[in-house]
Amino acid sequence: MDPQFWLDRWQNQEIGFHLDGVNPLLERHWSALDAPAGCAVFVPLCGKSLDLVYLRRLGHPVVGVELSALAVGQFFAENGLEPRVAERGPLRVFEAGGITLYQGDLFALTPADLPAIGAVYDRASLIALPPERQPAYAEHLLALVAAAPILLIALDYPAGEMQGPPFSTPAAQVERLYGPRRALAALEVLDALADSPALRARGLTALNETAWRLRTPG
Ligand SMILES: C[S@@+](CC[C@H](N)C(=O)[O-])C[C@H]1O[C@@H](n2cnc3c(N)ncnc32)[C@H](O)[C@@H]1O
Repeated sequence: MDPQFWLDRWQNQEIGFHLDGVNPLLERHWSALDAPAGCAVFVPLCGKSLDLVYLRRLGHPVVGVELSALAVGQFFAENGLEPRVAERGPLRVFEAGGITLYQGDLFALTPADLPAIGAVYDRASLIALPPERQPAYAEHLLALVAAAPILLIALDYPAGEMQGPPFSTPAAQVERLYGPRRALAALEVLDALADSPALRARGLTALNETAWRLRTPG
């Protein structure tokens, strides 16, 4: 996606993807990753998700990356946090209370910017990118997080019913992207159509939301 697309979405507060609470799939399935106590958790394309706060409350230092300065500003303001701000190359870094958010492009982030990552949480991040960009995203993510397990929350819907984002990312695509490097397990598949009036209005007749565990084999 053109970065301007997302910057405009935040500017116009067209952020239907943002949840007012913690994602129930995160609450139900985080433990399936067996993330070591106190390990750093990476949250790519994090928006101003309250899931960041949930993961911090579990005792994890949390590191996110988000393109929109508005989103980052709203995250800290809405959670009553006053971040320290620093520049790091093309990225700006905000930190408060054990939550570090890089503001800028995920693809500008390097492993040297991150602590050792013990686990990853991806909700509505992979699926924010068109299928042709997803291989580069998956490759870059794996380079950033080494062997860390990933909780991936993805959507899929009948091909052609709607233009993304969100982009339909069915099991076969998750398998193509991560299968060669991770053991995949679908932990739960939800029928998400009833709870997605905006996507129904865009033409969807079916919508699944799947929580995937992606773990390094062995
Ligand atoms: C669909 S939203 C999901 C946000 C968050 N994961 C959540 O669950 O609310 C996708 C987010 O990715 C951000 N984004 C898109 N492309 C990005 C990039 N290349 N680097 C960093 N953030 C990006 C957008 O600004 C947007 O906030």
